Parts: sequence; C-alpha cells; structure tokens
Amino acid sequence: MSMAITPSGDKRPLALSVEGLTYAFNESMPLFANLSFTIREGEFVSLLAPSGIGKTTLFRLLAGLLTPQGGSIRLGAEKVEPSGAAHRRQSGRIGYMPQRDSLMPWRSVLDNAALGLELSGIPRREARRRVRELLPTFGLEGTEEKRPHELSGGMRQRVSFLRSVLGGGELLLLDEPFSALDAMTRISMQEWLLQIWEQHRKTILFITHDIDEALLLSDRVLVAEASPVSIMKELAVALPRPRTYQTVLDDSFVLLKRQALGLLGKEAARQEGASR
Ligand SMILES: Nc1ncnc2c1ncn2[C@@H]1O[C@H](COP(=O)(O)OP(=O)(O)OP(=O)(O)O)[C@@H](O)[C@H]1O
Repeated sequence: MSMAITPSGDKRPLALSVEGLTYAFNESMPLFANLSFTIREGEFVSLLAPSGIGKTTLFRLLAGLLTPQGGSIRLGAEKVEPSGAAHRRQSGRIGYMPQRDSLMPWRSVLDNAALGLELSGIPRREARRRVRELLPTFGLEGTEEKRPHELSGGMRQRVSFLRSVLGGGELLLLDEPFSALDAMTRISMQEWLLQIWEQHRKTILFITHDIDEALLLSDRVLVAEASPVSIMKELAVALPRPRTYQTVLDDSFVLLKRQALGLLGKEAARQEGASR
C-alpha cells in the first residue's frame, strides 16, 4: 500500500502492478515486506531511495529474474512468472538502463544501439535502419561509426538510452542513469530526457537519490526510506509540462520540494542542506 499525499483520478490502464511483494535474501534482513504500488501506462514515476535499499533486487523481481516470496507482480494484465513460456514472452517487455552505460567498446554507436533490437530477433539491417532514424532525436547524428571511447559520458548514456528505448517493450527501468555524470552534463541530460519523454511517452520507473531530479522529471514520486520497504510515501507532481531546468526555480517547484523534504523527514532535509 502507498500513502498518497494527493489523490489520483488517473484512469489510464495499469502498466505495472505490484501487490503485497515480500522478499528477503535472508530472514534477518527482509528487503520488501508486503509492498504494493502501481504505475499507469505512459506515466513517469520516480523512486527516491537511498543506496542499498534493494533497488537492484526490485528490478530483478520486476524482470522475472527472481521469484517473490509473497505477493504478485503484473505487467499489464499478465503476471510475471520467473520461468517457462510466460517469462520468455515477458522478457522483451521491460527495458533496463543501468547506472553506467554497458556499451561494448568494440562495437560502433550504431551497432551498440541496435543490440536490443537484434536480441529480440530483428534482422541486423532493419535494426540499424531503425537506429539511424532516431539518431538525430537522440543528439547522436554523425556518430554512427564512432566507438564508445570517442564519446562524452552524456553521449554514451544517450546511446545506452536509445538501446533501451528501442529494445525494451512497454516499461523502462532507469537505474540512476545520470548519477555518474558531472553536474552540467546531468542538467542537460535531464532536459534532454524531458523532451524525449514528451515525444515518446514511454512508461518509466526512474530510480534516483536526487530530490530535484525526481520532482523535475516525474508525474509521481514514490519514497522508499528504510528497509524493509513496505509502505511508500507518494507525492503527485502536478507541475505543468513541458518542463525545463528553469522549472526548479519556480515558486510551485520550491513549494513541492518543501513538501517532499517534509515527507522524507528530518534526516533527508539535513543531508539536502549539507549538500547545498
Ligand atoms: N544475491 C544476493 N544474496 C544475498 N544478499 C544479496 C544478494 N543481492 C543483494 N543482496 C543484499 O541485499 C541488499 C540490497 O541489495 P541491492 O543490490 O538490491 O541494493 P541497491 O539498492 O541496488 O544498492 P546500491 O544502491 O548500492 O546499488 C544488500 O544488503 C545486498 O548485500
């Protein structure tokens, strides 16, 4: 169950539905205890969580790589089953973008970005055609034949994101994709992601430690404070779109951030104060 600070009248179908999820690697340290939350189709949801809380484990559960010890996970109407035919069908329905790009150093931008499509059985020629079509939108025009070491960190993350968008079905899991970037690149990547998302409206679950990033990008922020994660606090972000980095200076943003810090408690407010 999640505790909503703003009621939602959203009627879009559910893209992801987690109900009563329970999981522990060992009994003395449960990671999830009866956790429930949903994401609607086309929604951008951030999960604001400290390190070590179990986000990688959550992603593995959502992708059907681990079996819940209690509760259920549904992608659309279909239950995630960690084995058998259902899992094979589902494995293409989730796209995953890790913290650091996992591009293959010997492959060109074109071939790296086409990899997700190739793995889902699309012939190489067709996969490359689809990548070429999207390169300008992703700010990667003219980089087709470059190798990853010839690109900046931001460009590498864009290639990685392009691969996830092309290869990964209806739900994209983004695992702190900008945390390794310097502050300026990070801001331009956030603005870029806002633009891309507004064009594609993919369903996104975005993990971050950064309150500004979560509020700037999302429709809704879920807050996981401590292990085991059980009831997540929830904040609806009703800021108008399109948003740009300037949005963080608006009074309505500052008000919302104050609300978020209140939800997160004193510890987060102290850390936030220390980092300014
Ligand atoms: N295969 C495993 N066997 C036993 N314990 C595990 C295993 N995988 C993870 N853990 C433990 O579960 C906890 C959560 O791990 P997880 O990697 O999911 O956290 P995380 O939030 O992704 O961490 P970080 O932000 O540091 O990447 C950690 O204490 C970790 O040591």
